Amino acid sequence: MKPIKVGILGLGTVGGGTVNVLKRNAAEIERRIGRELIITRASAKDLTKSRICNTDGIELTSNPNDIINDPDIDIVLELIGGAGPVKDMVLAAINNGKHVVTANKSLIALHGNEIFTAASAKGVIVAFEAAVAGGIPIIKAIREGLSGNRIQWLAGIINGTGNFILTEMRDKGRDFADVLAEAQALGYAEADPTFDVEGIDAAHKLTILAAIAFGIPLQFDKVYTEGITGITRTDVEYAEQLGYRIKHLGIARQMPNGIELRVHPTLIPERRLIANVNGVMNAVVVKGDAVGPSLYYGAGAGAEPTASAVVADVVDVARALTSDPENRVPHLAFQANQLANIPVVSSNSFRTAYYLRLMAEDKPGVLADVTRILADHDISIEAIIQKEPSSGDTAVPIILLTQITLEQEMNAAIAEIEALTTVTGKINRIRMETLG
Ligand SMILES: NC(=O)C1=CN([C@@H]2O[C@H](COP(=O)(O)OP(=O)(O)OC[C@H]3O[C@@H](n4cnc5c(N)ncnc54)[C@H](O)[C@@H]3O)[C@@H](O)[C@H]2O)C=CC1
Ligand SMILES: N[C@@H](CC=O)C(=O)O
Ligand code: NA
Repeated sequence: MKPIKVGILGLGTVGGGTVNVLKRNAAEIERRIGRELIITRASAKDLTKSRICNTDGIELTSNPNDIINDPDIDIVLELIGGAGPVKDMVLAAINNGKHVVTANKSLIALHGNEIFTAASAKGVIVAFEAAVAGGIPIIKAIREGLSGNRIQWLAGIINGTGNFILTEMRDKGRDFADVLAEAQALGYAEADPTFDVEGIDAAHKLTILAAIAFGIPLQFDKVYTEGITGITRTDVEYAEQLGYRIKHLGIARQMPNGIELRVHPTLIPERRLIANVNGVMNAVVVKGDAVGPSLYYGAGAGAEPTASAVVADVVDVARALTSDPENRVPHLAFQANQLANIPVVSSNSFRTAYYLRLMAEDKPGVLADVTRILADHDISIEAIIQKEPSSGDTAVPIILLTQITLEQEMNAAIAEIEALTTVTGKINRIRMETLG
């Protein structure tokens, strides 16, 4: 049988890692597929750059069209990134009848509905396992392994860079900027690292997870998104003293009035497994009605862990090359004509417990004002801690943990508390989840 021919667009961290894994494990992969699989061509922006992979035997080009239009190539790997020019490259490859494997979550989250429609019309596969939680086979787990369930909710640490930053801040007291620079050097961060630290990358991934979990279209613009830039070492320490860890989570949950899609820092009880997922590791908890909670853990970023997912997709596509397109696993887990128009609820109707940290004058009556405002909004307090003032400071930090409350009420209460003349600055508010 003729070998399967692969062309790669982009030879950076993931592209380089993929070349290394495909070459190193070529014999094992052939045993799995039943045919030889070779990388014939790869395109790179700068052909002179030094790389993490050996490109011997691969024809290099700086023009992606040389790959997209090569009639001999069966599978195109899009490992450039971004949702700009690559969208046209992917659509052109599909139009030329090529199967596509991509690690690009922004492309799938923003343009996946259009890309999958085009792919189905052409009878080709677009595979994207590497786009969510790096090396963890979470797409396959939800789409195939849990297909007997109604998924109730999922929650995950789905950005490796952010988790690396929070872990290093907690464990070593390191500065945010310093750890981010290291994450960039290690190849974990996005080309624009604000995508990592502002939660955009996690929102892209949550968009994809929610679509395959609930059978809804991809709708990135509906995700409530907060990053980790507002988290201070003080919050990390106070959370720790109270028995919690701060993790940046993506949460998708079926509620009676619709689906919640939210990405934000979260206090999680330290006894939960997911609270102990550190560094670049990711983890996703998926709660199905039949299976109950299940946990998926592994490296969320980095050259070879991500390549592991890219290569698994290549193997899947290679095995399906001769299959009937009508009977393949649907791109978004549910048949394309069965996607449901379930509303995504507004953040005002989220219901969570809260950690609040505020700075208030150290005099009688201040705490009473704060607790009265909370009570006026039906917010019950679980715990209050008043810290010692730093030397020379007239304001003291007050930490409050609340019971589960409606976000709309919390927003109103925070605005009233911040307006008190005895309270200085902004309240730092972090949502809490038990994930039980
Ligand atoms: N780095 C990681 O750990 C992970 C990355 N991803 C995704 O994988 C994709 C690639 O990311 P990285 O490898 O980290 O980025 P990278 O920046 O290391 O690699 C991208 C490469 O594409 C090249 N490139 C840019 N325009 C090109 C063009 N027109 N033709 C050919 N090559 C071009 C760049 O020069 C660069 O070498 C992105 O979508 C990213 O979100 C997904 C999971 C993990
Ligand atoms: N920048 C991303 C890379 C993997 O998706 C991350 O840090 O998780
Ligand atoms: Na994955």
